[in-house]
This record gives sequence, structure tokens and C-alpha cells, in this order.
Amino acid sequence: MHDNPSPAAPRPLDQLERTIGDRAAQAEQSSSYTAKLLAAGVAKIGAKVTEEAAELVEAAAEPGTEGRTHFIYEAGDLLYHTLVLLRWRGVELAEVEAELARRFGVSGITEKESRAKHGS
Ligand SMILES: N=c1c2ncn([C@@H]3O[C@H](COP(=O)(O)OP(=O)(O)OP(=O)(O)O)[C@@H](O)[C@H]3O)c2ncn1[C@@H]1O[C@H](COP(=O)(O)O)[C@@H](O)[C@H]1O
Repeated sequence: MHDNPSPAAPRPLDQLERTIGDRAAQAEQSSSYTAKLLAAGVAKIGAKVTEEAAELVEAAAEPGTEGRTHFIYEAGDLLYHTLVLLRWRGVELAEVEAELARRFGVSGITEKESRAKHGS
């Protein structure tokens, strides 16, 4: 007899997206950084995304194992804040993944040329 395989654990990004969705739905904000950020709006969330992106780029230049660990930490901060911005905009991670999947097999150079043609 084989046991049924246990269902795969949700990916951390999916789990985090769900948590952010839960925080968006909760009225109480004082105990949740996410709820406070969402209530503050796009200017505040956008500023955090910009700040975390700059910190990630800065950490990329840090040498050694500690620098690598710091870089991963900063990447986590940026991904979290990006997911909060997606939530604020009402966009699901799956929609971004679909956009990335759509680009599979399309050279970045070809895609850039088509952007130039369409003015985007
Ligand atoms: N992954 C994260 C996460 N990453 C970073 N952060 C917060 O993002 C902030 C960014 O760091 P900064 O040093 O810039 O913080 P800061 O100066 O206090 O921020 P500001 O005052 O500028 O807003 C810190 O407060 C971090 O704690 C996060 N906060 C929450 N999560 C996840 O969201 C879940 C829900 O959190 P709450 O909404 O707080 O319950 C948590 O369990 C985590 O899984």
C-alpha cells in the first residue's frame, strides 16, 4: 500500500501573496505593517519599492558570504514590497507570471525592437 503523497507545500511567494491579501481585508491596522502600508497608498508603497530596489543594488556589490546573505535579504524586502504594490493595484502574481511566460522564447532584443515600434 502506498500512502497518498501529501499535497505540495505552497510556494513562499504564493503564501506571502495570500497573507498580504488577508491583511488587505482586515480592518485592524495597528498590528500589521502590510495593512498600514496598503492604507497609506501608492505613494508610500512606491517609495518603499524604490528604496528597497536601491538597497538591493547597493548590496549586490558587497563581497563575501555576508554580502551574499545581505543581498538575499534585500531581495526578500523588494519582493515583499513589490507584492504589496501588486495587491494595491489589484494585480495577482499569477498575472505577472503569465506575462513572463508569454515572453518565453522571445529574445529581449526582439522584444525591445517591438516596444520601440509600438511606442511603449
Ligand atoms: N515579508 C515581509 C516583510 N519584509 C519586510 N517587511 C517589513 O518592511 C519594512 C522595511 O524595512 P525598513 O527597514 O525600510 O523599515 P522601516 O524603516 O520601519 O519602514 P518605513 O517606516 O519606511 O515604512 C520593515 O518593517 C520590515 O519588517 C516585511 N513585513 C512583512 N512581511 C511578511 O508579511 C507578513 C505579514 O506581516 P504584517 O502585515 O506585519 O502582519 C509577515 O508575516 C511576513 O511574512
